[in-house]
Amino acid sequence: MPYGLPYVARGQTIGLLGGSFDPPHAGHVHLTREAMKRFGLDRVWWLVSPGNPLKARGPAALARRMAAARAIMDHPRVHVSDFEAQAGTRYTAETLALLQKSCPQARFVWLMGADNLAQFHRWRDWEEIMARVPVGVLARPGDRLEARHAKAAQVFHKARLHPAQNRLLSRKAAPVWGFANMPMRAISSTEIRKNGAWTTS
Ligand SMILES: Nc1ncnc2c1ncn2[C@@H]1O[C@H](COP(=O)(O)OP(=O)(O)OP(=O)(O)O)[C@@H](O)[C@H]1O
Ligand SMILES: O=C(O)c1ccc[n+]([C@@H]2O[C@H](COP(=O)([O-])O)[C@@H](O)[C@H]2O)c1
Repeated sequence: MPYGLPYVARGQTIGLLGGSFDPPHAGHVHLTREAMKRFGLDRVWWLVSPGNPLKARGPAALARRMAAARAIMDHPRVHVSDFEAQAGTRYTAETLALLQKSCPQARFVWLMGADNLAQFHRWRDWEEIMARVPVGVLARPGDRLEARHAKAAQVFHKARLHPAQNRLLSRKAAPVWGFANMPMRAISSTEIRKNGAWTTS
């Protein structure tokens, strides 16, 4: 497979969790396990970003974040990838376009925490992202209410799945999105960096 991607069987459902992972933490692991269960996914790929286009601060070196991600997310159905660095993409819309071209047999779902849904309408070509793949949003501590009022949630309110149908998300035609409330994990990379447990240099 190109870009070091793992073998993908026809029709396999793959959740994509893009992130800075600066550093990766138990919240990412929890979201990944919950997403597989709640959205009925065969696999999840972590896409460790070269750098979030909306964040001014550069993250720690990619190799270090990749190694930390692989160490914490040890699961046979999860693959940690530096696809964006290898492919030279930075914006999610272009990453998805290239992934779909590279793995036409896969059924991709974009995953994110509810905090990212609140900002989603600021992403480049965000409506194209909605048109390309189903989107699975998982509640993050403190973000449930804000997510409900997110512009993307309002614009696409008709495309939201009834929670009882969340497990079918990957089988639905985009635009479609699901929102899953999960038991909370109040942890973030920002907090870990503040505690001095991870430095970016
Ligand atoms: N505790 C958590 N619960 C649910 N989702 C989370 C949690 N932490 C991160 N996520 C989600 O994981 C994805 C990648 O997050 P990211 O790597 O930016 O971590 P972060 O902790 O949000 O970092 P930072 O604090 O630097 O913004 C995002 O979609 C984010 O919403
Ligand atoms: O494409 C965009 O415009 C865009 C803007 C902000 C964030 N993203 C993506 O969202 C994912 C989460 O980013 P982060 O930094 O919050 O972990 C990561 O894959 C980023 O590349 C994408």
